[in-house]
Amino acid sequence: METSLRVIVRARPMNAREMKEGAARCVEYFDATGQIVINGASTFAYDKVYPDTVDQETIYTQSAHPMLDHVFGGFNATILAYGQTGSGKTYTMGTEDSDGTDELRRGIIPRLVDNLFKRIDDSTVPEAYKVTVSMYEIYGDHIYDLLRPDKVKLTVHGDEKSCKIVNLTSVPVSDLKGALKQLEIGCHYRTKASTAMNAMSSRSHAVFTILLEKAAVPSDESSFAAKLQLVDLAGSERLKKTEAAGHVMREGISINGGLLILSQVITALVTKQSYVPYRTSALTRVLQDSLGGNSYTIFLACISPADTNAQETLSTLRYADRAKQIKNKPIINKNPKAEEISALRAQIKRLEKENSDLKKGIAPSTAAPEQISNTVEILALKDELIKKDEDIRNKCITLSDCIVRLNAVTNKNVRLESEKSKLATALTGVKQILENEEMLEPSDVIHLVSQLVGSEIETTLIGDDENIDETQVGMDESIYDAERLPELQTQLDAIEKEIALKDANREKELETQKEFIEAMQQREEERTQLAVKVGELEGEIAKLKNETRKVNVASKLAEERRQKVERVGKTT
Ligand SMILES: Nc1ncnc2c1ncn2[C@@H]1O[C@H](COP(=O)(O)OP(=O)(O)OP(=O)(O)O)[C@@H](O)[C@H]1O
Repeated sequence: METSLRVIVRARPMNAREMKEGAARCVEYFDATGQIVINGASTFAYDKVYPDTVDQETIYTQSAHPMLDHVFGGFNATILAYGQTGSGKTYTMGTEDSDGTDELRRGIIPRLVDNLFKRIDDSTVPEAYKVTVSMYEIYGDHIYDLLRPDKVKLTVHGDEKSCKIVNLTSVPVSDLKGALKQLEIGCHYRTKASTAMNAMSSRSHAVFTILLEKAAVPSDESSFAAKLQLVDLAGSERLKKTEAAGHVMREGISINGGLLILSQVITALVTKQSYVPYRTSALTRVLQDSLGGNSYTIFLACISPADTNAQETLSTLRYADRAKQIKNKPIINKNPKAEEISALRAQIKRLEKENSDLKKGIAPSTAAPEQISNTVEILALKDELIKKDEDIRNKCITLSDCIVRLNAVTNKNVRLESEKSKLATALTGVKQILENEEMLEPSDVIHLVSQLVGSEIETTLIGDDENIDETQVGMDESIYDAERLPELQTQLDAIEKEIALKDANREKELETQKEFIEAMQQREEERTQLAVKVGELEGEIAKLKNETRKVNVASKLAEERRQKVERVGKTT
């Protein structure tokens, strides 16, 4: 499983001194499980264990090469070699004072650089990449620029979260040869001394940094600036064994002191202490990102297999065992300026598309999800409105029918009332006749009464019925009954109420629609303003780019001038 911090152990073959001492092998390797047993007693497990028979190529391919995937993915990466003096750190890393062309001896750095450039050349956008290298050493807790002949002392700026080495020389390189030239210069200036344990012992911690920058190009909008740090630590040493004296002895003390602080940082990280003493030494400050920070890291522990060094090897294995528990949190290092430009470009593209869509009178196809949902909402509201209109129309028809029926009933009622009073008058007349003409025959009475009322009432009733078109209003005879008037009135009231309610709802809907249209108009205005702003920003970015270009030209000229002076100095 891929983890952000891997610990690997490499044993070098026994050297002449150890063989001369008659040393025996004190370590056993279990390649399949990544285990190593020392003195037949203590067992440690790591991500990978390389016995002393494994060559440079294998170590590079299996462990270092995958780091390029991280770097090309925009992540920081670190390979950190740790171990006792003479255990093979410099040999493995390739920070030897050589041009890195010996195929068999070639260490991790020359191989990484070689493959980095191959990968750039094989990419679809080689022109988008820029590589710069720098190299410095930490000696006696001071940082020295190794790419300058005067080995100027540098300072570190930064806080708890990140740090930067001020004025560190960074050299742009375009190929393996150019990069190895810088590595050779740096290794040449690195502080070394001869001790009883190593004829060419490194007396400082060396850091070779490759910065890979990718710019956004039309065919590939991604951009990043990833740092690959290759650290060859000075070896821990027992002063008695190195037989160091005077100046070299003081160096040894300082190296051990620096490594002790590194050990304290590791302990603080794995025991999850709230305070990690990164700032206590220059070494831990520059390694802040690599240990517990934003980087994929390989902790490479180098050991001697000889029992004469068993104590130092056990100490290294313990150190590596603790480092195993550090958790890093790598994140992609996006180039903020390039990111901003590509985001603005995308925004302009979207706005242009939206504008052209709007000109065509269609909802923009690139509309934001919110706008899409609003458009769908409008269509649904329109549908509902049409249905409600239809509903209201039908109700109006029913209402007008009811009004017609009501009018007819009212008219009939009026007539009935008038007939009723006529009948009452007629009956009064009949009563008077009967009182006055007691002797009349019944047939005469009937005749008299029919003369007074009969035919008139009949005619009136027939006339009322003829005024109503029954087929048109669709009702039977009983509807004309005056007794149904209150019922019809109630019906009418209900219908009127319903219409009033529908009207109110419709008003509300229209109001909502109005608000929505206003919001859309406002948004459109905002969009126009944004487009203007984007235009302004584009202008500013162009200005900035222009300025950056000028600065680059100036610094290039300064660099050329410096190199010229240097060359003149050398020739004189
Ligand atoms: N795997 C190996 N195969 C062959 N030779 C090796 C191997 N590892 C180391 N050596 C040799 O052992 C010697 C010491 O190695 P190196 O200088 O790399 O040790 P170191 O850990 O960097 O020591 P120091 O901390 O003192 O600088 C060198 O001569 C180197 O060539």
